[in-house]
Amino acid sequence: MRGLWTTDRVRAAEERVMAVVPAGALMRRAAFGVAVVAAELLAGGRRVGLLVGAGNNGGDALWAGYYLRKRGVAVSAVLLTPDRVHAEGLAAFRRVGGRVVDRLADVDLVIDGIVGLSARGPLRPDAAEHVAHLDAPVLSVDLPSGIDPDTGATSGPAVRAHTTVTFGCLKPVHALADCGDVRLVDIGLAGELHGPDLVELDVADVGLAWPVPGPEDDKYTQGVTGIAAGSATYPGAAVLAAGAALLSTSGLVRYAGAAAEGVRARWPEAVCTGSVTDAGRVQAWVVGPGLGTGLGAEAVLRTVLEAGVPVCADADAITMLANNPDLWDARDPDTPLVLTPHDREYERLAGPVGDDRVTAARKAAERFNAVVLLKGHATVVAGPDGRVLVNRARSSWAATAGSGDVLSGVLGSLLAAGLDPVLAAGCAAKVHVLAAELAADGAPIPATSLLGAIPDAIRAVRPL
Ligand SMILES: NC(=O)C1=CN([C@@H]2O[C@H](COP(=O)(O)OP(=O)(O)OC[C@H]3O[C@@H](n4cnc5c(N)ncnc54)[C@H](OP(=O)(O)O)[C@@H]3O)[C@@H](O)[C@H]2O)[C@@H](O)CC1
Ligand SMILES: Nc1ncnc2c1ncn2[C@@H]1O[C@H](COP(=O)(O)OP(=O)(O)O)[C@@H](O)[C@H]1O
Ligand SMILES: [K+]
Repeated sequence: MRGLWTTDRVRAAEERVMAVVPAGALMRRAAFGVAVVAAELLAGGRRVGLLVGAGNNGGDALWAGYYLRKRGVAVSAVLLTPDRVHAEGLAAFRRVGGRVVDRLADVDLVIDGIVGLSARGPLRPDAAEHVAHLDAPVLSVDLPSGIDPDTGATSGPAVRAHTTVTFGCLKPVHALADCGDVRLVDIGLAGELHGPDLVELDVADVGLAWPVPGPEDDKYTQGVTGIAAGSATYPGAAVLAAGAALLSTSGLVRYAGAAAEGVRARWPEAVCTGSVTDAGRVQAWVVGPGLGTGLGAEAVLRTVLEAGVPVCADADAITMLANNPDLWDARDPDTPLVLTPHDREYERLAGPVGDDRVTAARKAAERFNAVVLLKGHATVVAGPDGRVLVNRARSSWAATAGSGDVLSGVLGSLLAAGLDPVLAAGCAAKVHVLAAELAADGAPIPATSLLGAIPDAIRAVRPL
């Protein structure tokens, strides 16, 4: 589990530490860390270029240049705002023979000290011009310049980092955007940082949480998953969601709906009926994928919400909740509800997602008193209690039709097994991403292949 802290929290912690350490000490610790990683990345190379912005991020780069010069590396620096440059850093850099140049040329590594925690918006045109002409790998100081530190959003030119060296703690950008290989340098903030704003689950967290049968278990004790999905028009959604539930946990899966025949044909082990009212007892429902939004579908959603068990509401269920707010009344507010919108479904529920996906997920979680899993390349899970988990995919192969139906089935089975709903959503997102990666292995895949890779993904996260 990795914690991530927003820039406000980082600055507050830095201020408290700076009050008790000598001036400049934090920056020199940070810069020394950058220089160590730069020396490692240089391998046989001998020439480093610095892109230096107006603030302390540029100061870090200049001090890193100073330490590299002392190791005999040739270092040149472009000062993007010569009238506003970290004066001590520049003096130290010059003292050891660092050169100030108009443009970087023939360097083996670039250190990006354009902007850090104070970044707003994309790279400014002059900085973008320098970045566009780089052909050496880039080591970013704190974060790749041009990406928003708190949202990970990029709305124009930005640095593409090979590696990012950050200080004290990880910030949201490191989980939400591509920062290359992220290295964390300890600058002594730990004692001043309390609970993180966001959390990224790691493979071990997911493996430990994943439900597996014990000696006392039978098919019922592990939680029965109910799938209320699919229709005559979209039977495939039911097959995918039911299959995902079957492959995610042992135990029993019930399917209820118009696609019973197709589900039974593909998954003989599923217990299938035509209607949710005669489905039998379940410990969680998945409702919505391929269900439609007509009156019959509304009745299904209402029955499921009234059942008093955790519900994962996806796809058409979200559209119905957005279109017909009366449906919310069917729900017992003390029973967990997980909503799994993509951006357009989110918009129907709560307006445009915007650049700040974490805030968007948080706001909807609070407003609907539900866990919200906002899908995308970076998936954000927000709980009504303020917890937020983030999970960025390392590939985009999951962006394929039916892939969300698979996610809902995985998530429903974890709810049925009794996992805390925020953890269930985080674990489902992680295994889904992993399954997509394993199945694709470098080539496009249909959602059926993603589904088929769920067992391998679970094996990959489970403890040995
Ligand atoms: N505090 C500490 O103890 C420690 C801090 N540390 C380091 O300090 C960094 C934070 O430094 P910081 O706050 O001085 O600002 P920083 O990020 O360098 O920005 C400078 C200026 O850039 C500009 N600018 C804004 N957006 C831009 C864009 N898109 N493209 C281009 N330019 C843009 C904007 O200037 P403006 O022109 O708007 O006035 C802004 O004021 C932090 O990331 C870490 O590296 C470490 O040393 C550890 C100890
Ligand atoms: N660019 C992307 N990179 C990685 N994963 C993505 C990307 N776009 C979408 N996904 C994932 O693919 C799934 C798509 O779900 P959804 O849009 O509901 O598809 P469908 O309705 O066709 O089943 C989600 O799990 C989402 O997180
Ligand atoms: K930077």
